[in-house]
Amino acid sequence: MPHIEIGDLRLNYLDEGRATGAPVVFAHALGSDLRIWDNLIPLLPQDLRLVRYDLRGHGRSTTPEPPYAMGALIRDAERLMEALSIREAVFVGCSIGGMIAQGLAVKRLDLVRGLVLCDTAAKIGTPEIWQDRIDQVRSYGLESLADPTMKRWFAPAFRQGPEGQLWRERFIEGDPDGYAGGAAAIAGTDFYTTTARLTLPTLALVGSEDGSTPPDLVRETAELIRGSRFEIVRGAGHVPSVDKPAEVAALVTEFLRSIGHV
Ligand SMILES: O=C(O)CC1=CCC(=O)O1
Repeated sequence: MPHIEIGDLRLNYLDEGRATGAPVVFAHALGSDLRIWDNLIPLLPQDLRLVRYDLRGHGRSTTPEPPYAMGALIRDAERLMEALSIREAVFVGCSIGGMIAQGLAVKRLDLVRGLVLCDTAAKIGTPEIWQDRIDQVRSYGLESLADPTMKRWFAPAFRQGPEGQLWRERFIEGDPDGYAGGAAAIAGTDFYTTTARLTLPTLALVGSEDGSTPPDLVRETAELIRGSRFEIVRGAGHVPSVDKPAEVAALVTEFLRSIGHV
């Protein structure tokens, strides 16, 4: 797998579609990896350049010692895009990936010309909730978080089916330090003030069954960004690119067309 190196950190990525196409960069949710985009990528226009990566502590990227700061995760995205000569991308982020998207757009508008914010918010949960999860993963491992997490991620029918079960296994196979590090980054993030300054083209979408960042929370963040569009994906949970990829592909493609990115 291709990767870039930032000091001791190795970030794994995939660079697909047309190399000269307009770039779209994808950042995944906590406790997952770049495979959350597997179902979606083939349904998007293939004349785009489609770049996805594993966050630090996730997938095949390496795991620095936790905790992580949101600023470090944003810097990772910057370094990846610079290394791959990507500018003026549409940045698609799910959950913590959507927080990275918001922070990157505030910091580096030269890198980002549009946002797709999936199941994310300017602030997710409370520091206490995240500290409880960090304590739990440290004491009992990721398996102890798997069932409640899958309930937040997927509606019952999908969760009990083969793909839901596969994502439960993948979650457990993740790196507990990476999870704890990412959880600490979310705990320390409140982007209400900075996200409210954004004016770039933005599509915010959320699964109707999302148990982590429910529709009202995502709508509230969308309303901070002047001119943004908000959509609910019926039947989807916290990771709609996994359980409702066709619906997400249609929304994202229409958004990309509306801003002349494709
Ligand atoms: O609640 C969860 O486990 C899901 C989640 C919250 C932030 C994120 O990236 O994933």
